[in-house]
Amino acid sequence: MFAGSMGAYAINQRVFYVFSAPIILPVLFYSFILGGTINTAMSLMGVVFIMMMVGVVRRMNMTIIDAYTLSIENKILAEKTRNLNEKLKFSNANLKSLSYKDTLTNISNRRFLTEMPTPEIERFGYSLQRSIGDHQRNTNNKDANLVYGVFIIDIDLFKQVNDTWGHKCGDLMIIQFVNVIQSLIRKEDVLCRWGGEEFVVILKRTDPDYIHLFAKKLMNSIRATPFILSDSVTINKTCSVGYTTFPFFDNLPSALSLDQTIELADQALYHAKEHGRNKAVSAEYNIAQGEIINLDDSIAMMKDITQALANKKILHTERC
Ligand SMILES: Nc1nc2c(ncn2[C@@H]2O[C@H](COP(=O)(O)OP(=O)(O)OP(=O)(O)O)[C@@H](O)[C@H]2O)c(=O)[nH]1
Repeated sequence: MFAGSMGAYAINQRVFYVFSAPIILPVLFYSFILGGTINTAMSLMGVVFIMMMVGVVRRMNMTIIDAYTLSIENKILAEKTRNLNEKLKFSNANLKSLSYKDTLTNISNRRFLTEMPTPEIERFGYSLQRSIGDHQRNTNNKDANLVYGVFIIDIDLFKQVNDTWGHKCGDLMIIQFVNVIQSLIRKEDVLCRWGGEEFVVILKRTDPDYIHLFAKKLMNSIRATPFILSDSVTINKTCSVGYTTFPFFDNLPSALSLDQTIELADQALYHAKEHGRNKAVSAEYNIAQGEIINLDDSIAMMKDITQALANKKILHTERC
């Protein structure tokens, strides 16, 4: 019984003593009172036995408490590690989103555009490609008649703003310029700062006719906006725009990447700048050439856009 209570109550020494003492001590005491050599020896051995058991119970108690404390500490540590991991994940996500932001305008930066939307655009191109393969274009696929509008917009003669009114005024102009563009696009569209005073807009899943209308709206809005640089300085500015569509080839939706279509829009922008600025110029595939483009041709063509332009495979058309 003594041994049983020792095992069962080692976890709590006081309970062990309360259970064991009222039974063991009277027996030893009674045996001692009875007298005689054997009884006295048994009583003394009982006392020694009790002392040994107390020592063992103490040790067991300490071991149990140590193990218990350790398991609690482990649980706390695991909880802390979990919390830290959550915080780390959150900070990493924050850091990542910051690395995709332009600090002056708070819109996305070039890095965002080159890294983020590609899978989405590729899915779109693939979906169109499949619908062509399935002969479903214009029928079942809801994307079939839509395109992505790809625009590069550059403020005309922006250097003059900096040179005349200072860099801070230039910054203010850039912020207001971004606000104008932002007021013309939807939430799901992409606006990113491509370079100093150059911006890229991607209009997602848009009617092809709207692309030209958007270029017009954009040009007119910029022309009509008074840019407030200080209490005493308000200026008007124009911009130049180069744009095209993704997919570029109607019959080969995934032939060109987003980067390649941006490159085409950039060529159109260059054309606009070269021909007097304050223009929106589109880069379009020259259907009049009438040739069916195969994938190899289009890749070769994109390797040398200048050549493609010279061969009149790509047309630059001034729209507004
Ligand atoms: N204030 C300000 N200026 C910037 C920033 N980034 C670039 N710039 C300036 O923008 C100017 C761009 O000048 P250019 O590339 O010569 O172009 P531009 O004067 O706009 O002339 P065009 O593009 O040919 O019409 C440079 O002077 C840059 O220093 C910026 O964040 N803030």
